[in-house]
Amino acid sequence: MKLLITGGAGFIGSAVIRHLIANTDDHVVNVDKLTYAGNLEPLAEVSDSPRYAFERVDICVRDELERVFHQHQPDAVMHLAAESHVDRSIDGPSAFIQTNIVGTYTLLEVSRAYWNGLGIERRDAFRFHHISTDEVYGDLEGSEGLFTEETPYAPSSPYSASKASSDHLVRAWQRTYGLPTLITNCSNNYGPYHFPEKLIPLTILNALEDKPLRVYGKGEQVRDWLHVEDHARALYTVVKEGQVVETYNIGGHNEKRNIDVVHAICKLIDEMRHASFNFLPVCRRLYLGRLQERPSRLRRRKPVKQKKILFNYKELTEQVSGSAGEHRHCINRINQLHF
Ligand SMILES: Cc1cn([C@H]2C[C@H](O)[C@@H](COP(=O)(O)OP(=O)(O)O[C@H]3O[C@H](CO)[C@@H](O)[C@H](O)[C@H]3O)O2)c(=O)[nH]c1=O
Repeated sequence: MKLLITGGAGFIGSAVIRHLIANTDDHVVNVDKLTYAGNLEPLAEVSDSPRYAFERVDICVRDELERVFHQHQPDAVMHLAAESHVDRSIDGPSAFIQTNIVGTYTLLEVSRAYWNGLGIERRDAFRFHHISTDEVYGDLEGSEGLFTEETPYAPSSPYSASKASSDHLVRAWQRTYGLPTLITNCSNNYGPYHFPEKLIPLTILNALEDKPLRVYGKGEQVRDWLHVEDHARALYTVVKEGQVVETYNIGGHNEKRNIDVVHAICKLIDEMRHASFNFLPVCRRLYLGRLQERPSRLRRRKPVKQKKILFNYKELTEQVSGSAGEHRHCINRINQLHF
């Protein structure tokens, strides 16, 4: 099988490609524009593989996309290219509208034309897998309740509104043109090569560089944390075995308040430093309540894979995610990258 993966130089896309090359016989075409968040370093281990190809292409540029489809003849598309950072979308929504909405539209149109031109067998087997976010569901009140695949959309930031729009476009291309699509909505990813604008890597770097730690409000917002390698495996299962038209939520069943995540990181770094140096405890630099909440703040998000038992998720989760040990793993990897 040949998979065309958009956003393959991003945090989640690169984990998917590493997983595919290491654990399957599939071929991969990585289509990535290389924005500020794109990084080919996580792909160094696969770049020499005869099953891997890279195309530096913007998904908004139709001609270039058509050329890539024509040249590589993919059997499926996994669409991960997106502007993803909520704070950036508040400061400047334009790139989010362009990449997440116009880019998805362009990719859908090129995919549709390509799919229409395939022979019957390849046409039936073709998949367009759109990778999206639980941010489209908005907020959960209180500590009970879960998002399900049936939860109504209620996006609150320019970022989540742009992702919700892209989900709607994908569903419309399925309903209107019959394009065989699947959608997944995931919770907060963490793990190796996470870009240091998100809470976990930013906190790790600030702590290691003795900078103040930035926590919005009192840090009581809750997120569900999903290890990126669990997510990569789940995505592969969906593109291979998922039912066309379906939506699958992918979560880590690993809810934590931001402040608890930050404290866990501080504790680990203090322990690591204690072994070799005599630094002041990192926690002393945690100035709570100095930063305001985001205007589009979400108090609690927790997706659940409700009705579709597709893969043995618990087993994967136990293997690689969810524990403080993983934060240590994350720190080690970031250490390797930056120090
Ligand atoms: C960057 C930053 C974040 N925060 C808070 C805001 C949030 O409550 C929480 C996590 O923020 P972020 O790491 O930016 O992630 P969040 O806004 O939840 O969104 C992430 O998770 C989403 C999936 O749920 C993805 O769709 C987004 O692309 C991804 O960025 O930490 C801070 O307190 N301080 C910070 O400096």
